[in-house]
Amino acid sequence: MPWQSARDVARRAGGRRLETVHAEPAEALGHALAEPLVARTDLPPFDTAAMDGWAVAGPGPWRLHGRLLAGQSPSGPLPDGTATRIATGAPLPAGATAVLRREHGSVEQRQQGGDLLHDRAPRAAEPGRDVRPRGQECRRGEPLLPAGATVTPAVLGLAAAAGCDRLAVHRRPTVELLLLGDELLESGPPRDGRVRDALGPLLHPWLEGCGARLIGRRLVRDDLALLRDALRHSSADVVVTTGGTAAGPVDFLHEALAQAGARLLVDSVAVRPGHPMMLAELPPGPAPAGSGGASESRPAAGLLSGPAPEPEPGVRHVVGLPGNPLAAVAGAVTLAVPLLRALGGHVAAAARRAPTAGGMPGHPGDTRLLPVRLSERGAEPLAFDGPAMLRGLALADAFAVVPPGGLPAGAVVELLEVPGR
Ligand SMILES: Nc1nc2c(c(=O)[nH]1)N[C@H]1C(S)=C(S)[C@@H](COP(=O)(O)OP(=O)(O)OC[C@H]3O[C@@H](n4cnc5c(N)ncnc54)[C@H](O)[C@@H]3O)O[C@H]1N2
Ligand code: MOO
Repeated sequence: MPWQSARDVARRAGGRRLETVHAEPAEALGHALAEPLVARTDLPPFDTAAMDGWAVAGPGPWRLHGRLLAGQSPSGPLPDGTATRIATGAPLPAGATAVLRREHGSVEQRQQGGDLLHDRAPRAAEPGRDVRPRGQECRRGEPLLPAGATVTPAVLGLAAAAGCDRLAVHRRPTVELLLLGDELLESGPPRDGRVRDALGPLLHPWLEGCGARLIGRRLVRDDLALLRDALRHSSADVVVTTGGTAAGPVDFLHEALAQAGARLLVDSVAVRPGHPMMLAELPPGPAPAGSGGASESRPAAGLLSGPAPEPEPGVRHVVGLPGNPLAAVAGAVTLAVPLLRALGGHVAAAARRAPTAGGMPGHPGDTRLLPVRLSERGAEPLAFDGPAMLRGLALADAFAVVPPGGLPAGAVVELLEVPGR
């Protein structure tokens, strides 16, 4: 299957989107909005002093009295020809026409009639100067962000400013990570023909950063029945496996999927590295133990919002990533990331592109995913980009998507995210 088609299949496989939950803001981080974020207030909620100084009414000079701090309410209107000390963020009293900055005013102390404030600003005061008018940023009821937007720290700040205490978001897809291979070690240097598992440490935080919730991560021995049962009994929305995709004597993934009743959606992709990658649909699995049938991986009545949708059939997916580490990352960026983002309700990010700083070698028939560094000259391929290597990737800003046949210097190349960037 061509590389672009494989990505589209993965995105469409996640098209059913997971149900809506109403989450506390801190819990909503990394989820996608299930409904537009709507302002619960005008912003600013009142005419606000934008500078420290004096709120003034009408043209100066002004008779001075009182002061207003942020968080206080004005005690009454400001009569024409008067001014009051005011702090940045304080609500402007009715009748105030502008704010005069502290550094632009001078106070004349008088024996009688109270102190007098003079305007020493370089330019004449116009009404509204240094005032943030009510509703400048938004009006109450106005949509601020569309459904599908990812909840970032900036979104949490905006939601708080706009008075929202709970956010309607899609549930995060749950993921179980199965790392296949008797040769894998979890600590210490490689020894006795065995190697360290590089993919658990890489995929776990990366997939969580893509909006997934990891509910399990373990090494699985090269044993067909063990793998088949792990697939059958997983309660995750998406099982991500590594290794066992090819045709070696203990590469059991195809057979285990067949025995678990899976339907293959993608079986090998015309891309280097990573071509043995796979995507499959699994029949509904068991509800997780102790959940009484309702869990975060199945729609739970208490968590649904609005009219209850049809019960989800509980379709699960398996993403089979090749064992070679860079091939696995290429598989994840092609299949796992689009699937997880779609299931979590995130809108697809706009394509990123850059000029090529030099020629980019291609494969004669397949797309190539090359780890690149981005400089002011454009995208530059990094050394150590072999399928079993992570050294180039660790320095990379992006993957360049090099079409069959390669690209000359100065061409425009599509970029994909690499883990953590
Ligand atoms: N006869 C063929 N052999 C191979 C083909 C092919 O088309 N015909 N394709 C090659 C390509 S391309 C790749 S990629 C690999 C994919 O192999 P598997 O998905 O079956 O993976 P394994 O055989 O289990 O392992 C391959 C390699 O990766 C190492 N590995 C596995 N898991 C990890 C891990 N978690 N961390 C670090 N390294 C890992 C493993 O030790 C092997 O060295 O197949 C080629 N062969
Ligand atoms: O998927 Mo393999 O990486 O092309 O070695």
